[in-house]
Amino acid sequence: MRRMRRGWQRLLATRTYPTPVKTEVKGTEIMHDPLWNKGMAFDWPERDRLNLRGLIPPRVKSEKEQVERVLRLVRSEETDIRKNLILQDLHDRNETLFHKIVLEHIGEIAPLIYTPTVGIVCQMFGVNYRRPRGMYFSRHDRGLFGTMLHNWPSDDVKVIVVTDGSRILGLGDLGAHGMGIPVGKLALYCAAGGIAPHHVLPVVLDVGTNNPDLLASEDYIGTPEKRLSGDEYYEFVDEFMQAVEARWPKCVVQFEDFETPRAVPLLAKYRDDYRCFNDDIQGTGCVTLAGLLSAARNAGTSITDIKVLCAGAGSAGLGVCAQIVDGMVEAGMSREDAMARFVVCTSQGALGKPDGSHGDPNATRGLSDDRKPWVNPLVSDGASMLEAITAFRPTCLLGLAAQPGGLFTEEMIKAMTTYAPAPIIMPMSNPTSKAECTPEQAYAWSEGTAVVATGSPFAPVTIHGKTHTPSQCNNMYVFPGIGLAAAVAPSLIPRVTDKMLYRAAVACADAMTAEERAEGRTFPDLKRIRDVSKAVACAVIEEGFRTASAHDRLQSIIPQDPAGLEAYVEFQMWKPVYHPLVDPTPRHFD
Ligand SMILES: NC(=O)C1=CN([C@@H]2O[C@H](COP(=O)(O)OP(=O)(O)OC[C@H]3O[C@@H](n4cnc5c(N)ncnc54)[C@H](OP(=O)(O)O)[C@@H]3O)[C@@H](O)[C@H]2O)C=CC1
Ligand SMILES: CC(=O)C(=O)O
Ligand SMILES: [Mg+2]
Repeated sequence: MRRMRRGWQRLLATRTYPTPVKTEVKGTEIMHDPLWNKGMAFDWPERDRLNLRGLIPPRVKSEKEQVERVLRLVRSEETDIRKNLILQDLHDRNETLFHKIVLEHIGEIAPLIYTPTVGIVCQMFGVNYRRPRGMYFSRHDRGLFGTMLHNWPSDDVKVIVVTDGSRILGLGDLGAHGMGIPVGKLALYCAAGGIAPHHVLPVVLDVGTNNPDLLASEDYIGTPEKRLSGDEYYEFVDEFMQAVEARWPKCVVQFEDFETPRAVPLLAKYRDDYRCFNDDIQGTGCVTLAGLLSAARNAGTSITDIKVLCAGAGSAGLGVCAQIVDGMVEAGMSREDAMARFVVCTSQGALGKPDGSHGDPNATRGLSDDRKPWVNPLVSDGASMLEAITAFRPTCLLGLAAQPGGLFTEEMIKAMTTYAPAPIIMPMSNPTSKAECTPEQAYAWSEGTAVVATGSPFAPVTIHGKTHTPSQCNNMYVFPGIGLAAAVAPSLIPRVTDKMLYRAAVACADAMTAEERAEGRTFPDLKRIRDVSKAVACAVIEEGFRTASAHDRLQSIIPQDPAGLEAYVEFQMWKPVYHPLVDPTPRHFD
């Protein structure tokens, strides 16, 4: 007996399996909980001790076999929406396997769970509705938001992505069907940002919809009433923000796909009082600045050499321009000189000097306050994009206009090639149908000289025997890292500041490898998105340290040296792997 016990102790001392994660749930309850479920990968000790024997088919599958099976199934479907439904079902059954597949096959899977497929997912949300995910708040719940948040099972939500469904990608008002967007963004948070699934919450503020098709549809899942407006709308959002802060004081709230007239005032209202950011304004600004920093670095020039024509003066367009200006100011330029390097176009043409060539010279457009600073006297007000290109000679075209049919024409891009050796062409509107041009067009019209980055993913293009790989300029490269920073270092990041966004952009650009630069890319390979998220998070936390009070700095357990900080963030990142749920050694050894 004595010898046996010593043997057992020796075994324990040398055991190579990780410490089991303790679970209170067993039997059908654990099988049906997507946070714990392993499907057929529960091993025999787990099947025995968690009362699963007989409830699962006898074959035990490895994680690898499970991944391969799901991929076979996804690949056997013809349409992207069907592929998405298979992945959604998996997400609802087994979070670990779902995120493992997203992470390991991100190039293939991201377009199916995020842009562009998420656009059609939202458009068909009512028809395909199966199972709830996330929370909905409607006008009929007013006064109850705080109580409702206690219906959510996790006591530790660290990231919320919230939409009111009013501007879903470039597809307009999709009301409560916009839920597909927070769900897709948060899937990337988990897989690419390393936030554990039980720390995230997708939310729709169902303030109604003004989309007549949805109001008339039997399949619409939201309140079939017109959108709230005025004070009623803002009081609704106030109640939500206050309720979140009371329930999860350390949570970061990401505003997503609010239409511009709401997005801008909401950000202005909350950014100094809550841990929040607007992804379309700030995340997109940050990622585009990263792209331009990379493009300038690849060309051996400076960001201050770039001249931008931006198609679109919505929340994305102006958010991006403002962030690039910040980048130019950081590089030593005056704000005034930096702003003079931009021409912004709307559906009524360029914001320029009213010289009469496009109407009455005395009739200035009734510009909103956020547009007035962007009027550029070097172009005439209302000038077409081609006219603006001829007059202003931009070296970079940004597309954030959400129009169908391709706004960037052959004439425009050819005109740029007459003076720009490597014009930067960024058709960033989503989904693919709204892209301002395709990479194929940009490369063909520029004789292969363009540097191209798109909002939605596109395949490589071969022109004159040379293959060009367009980068994806999408806020997915930065929002997971910004949220990760707030989640792991909330006391250092009480607010998301402009300087943090600038630091995040630089970190994203710095994350490029020499090989990626040599290929002419402006963004890292998507396969490395977790490294990029980690680098972005570290940069944001470093900035948090810089601005934190001496007390908060001293109180923080987070290492301040770069290597220590990186190791800390890496350690905090959730990994989509199955943990053993029971000790696999025999229980009765005496
Ligand atoms: N790649 C990425 O990471 C991201 C991409 N986006 C994409 O950006 C797009 C725009 O979003 P958002 O700013 O919120 O949308 P808005 O609808 O608020 O803004 C669109 C802007 O485009 C302008 N516009 C319309 N037609 C033209 C035209 N023919 N020429 C020039 N400008 C035109 C509009 O002008 P007017 O004011 O006169 O109506 C408006 O200023 C969406 O497709 C979205 O998917 C957004 C966030 C991130
Ligand atoms: C990518 C994104 O956030 C958008 O298109 O709205
Ligand atoms: Mg968005």
